[in-house]
Amino acid sequence: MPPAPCSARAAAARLLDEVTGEGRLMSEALAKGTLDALPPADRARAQRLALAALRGLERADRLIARHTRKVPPLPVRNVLRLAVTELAQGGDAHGVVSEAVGTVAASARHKRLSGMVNAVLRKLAEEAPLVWDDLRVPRLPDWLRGPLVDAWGKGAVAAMERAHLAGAPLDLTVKDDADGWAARLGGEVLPTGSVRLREARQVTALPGYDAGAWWVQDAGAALAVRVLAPHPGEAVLDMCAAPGGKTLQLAAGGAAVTALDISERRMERVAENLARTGLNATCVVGDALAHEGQYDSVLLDAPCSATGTIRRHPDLPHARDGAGIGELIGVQEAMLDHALSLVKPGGRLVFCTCSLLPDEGECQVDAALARHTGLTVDRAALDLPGIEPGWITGEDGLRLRPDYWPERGGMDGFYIACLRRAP
Ligand SMILES: C[S@@+](CC[C@H](N)C(=O)[O-])C[C@H]1O[C@@H](n2cnc3c(N)ncnc32)[C@H](O)[C@@H]1O
Repeated sequence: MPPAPCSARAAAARLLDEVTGEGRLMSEALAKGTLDALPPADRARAQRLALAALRGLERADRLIARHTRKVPPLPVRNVLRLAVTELAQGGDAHGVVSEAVGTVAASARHKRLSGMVNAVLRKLAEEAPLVWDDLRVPRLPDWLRGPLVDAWGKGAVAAMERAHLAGAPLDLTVKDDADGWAARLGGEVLPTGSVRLREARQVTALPGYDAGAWWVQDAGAALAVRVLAPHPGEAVLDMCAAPGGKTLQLAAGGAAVTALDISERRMERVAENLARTGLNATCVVGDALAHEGQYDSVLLDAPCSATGTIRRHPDLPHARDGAGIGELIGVQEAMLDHALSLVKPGGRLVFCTCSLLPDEGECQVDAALARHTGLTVDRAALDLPGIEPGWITGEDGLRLRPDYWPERGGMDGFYIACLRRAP
């Protein structure tokens, strides 16, 4: 598609092209400047439209296939996918259809298909809102569905797919007074202590944001630091720290935190978050594998497939194909071994990943226990409010999944284990 006209809808189509055609995550497309020409409100709308289309992609494709003889070229298909999703979700039919037709007509390469787009969308303007909710819940692509079915079974994966379609509420970690902030913000306190807001809100406009009273952090992600349970004054290394949600929790718990990350750009976010919340940490840009020192405890939130975050990042299954996960598993193993060398005797290492794949969680801990004599898993670290017995795994780690807490709005998929070095 050509760059003009640069409306939110045309920009959303470009985002979809990058995700589905070029294998780029939405965060990567945004960092590259795909939406930079738009005013902030249109930028936010383009992202909302693209995320909704990615969540329901399989449904949109089913409806489009009912009215087309051949699969349209990807840029045209993406315009159709966005338009069908909007129509299904109550968008103004005239505006949606005419802008989709205009976007295709403006493309020298595809303008001959604008009549087809018009005809298809006119039919779907009536049909899509009536049938959308009855269409099958979109399935994960095979590269991810296969391993997840092997690990958790078909029923659990279907429940995860329902959670992915539903999206995620907004979870906050508060410095203190969770009940007070939940009441002020119209949210609820979850059994694990996070504050959950069910309705989507503009985060920066909420009370307490400017004062740094809380930060956005999924309830599942917030459990890693609760498991580490830092003591005031204890020296903690946050080994892969950016953008810093867990650094803030550690600092708020009174730990003397060293926040380390290899990405200078992402470490700027840690510094901004510390400044907003008035919390302190020593920030270091560097490679975790080359870092030296001795700490009372280390938090290793290792780079991973991020397959636990699909509720919030529905682009991930469409942008990725599973290539690279083997390499990530090797990096996690090397980081885990190096992290152990930075823990004082008797100290603890909390290993976690936002992955649904046991190879990036349970198996890593099993393998570390086999490699390191005297290393144990601290099961007692999981005796925390809100943790359900069924979440605890055979090796005494904590497995969190998006289909848990369905009545509350789910949680990110995560794996967390507290390892203890021999004294
Ligand atoms: C899962 S994210 C961390 C999220 C963070 N702990 C939080 O709660 O906000 C993984 C991080 O690992 C960092 N990373 C990847 N390879 C690294 C390395 N060799 N050394 C240090 N950090 C690395 C990435 O830049 C990324 O910020």
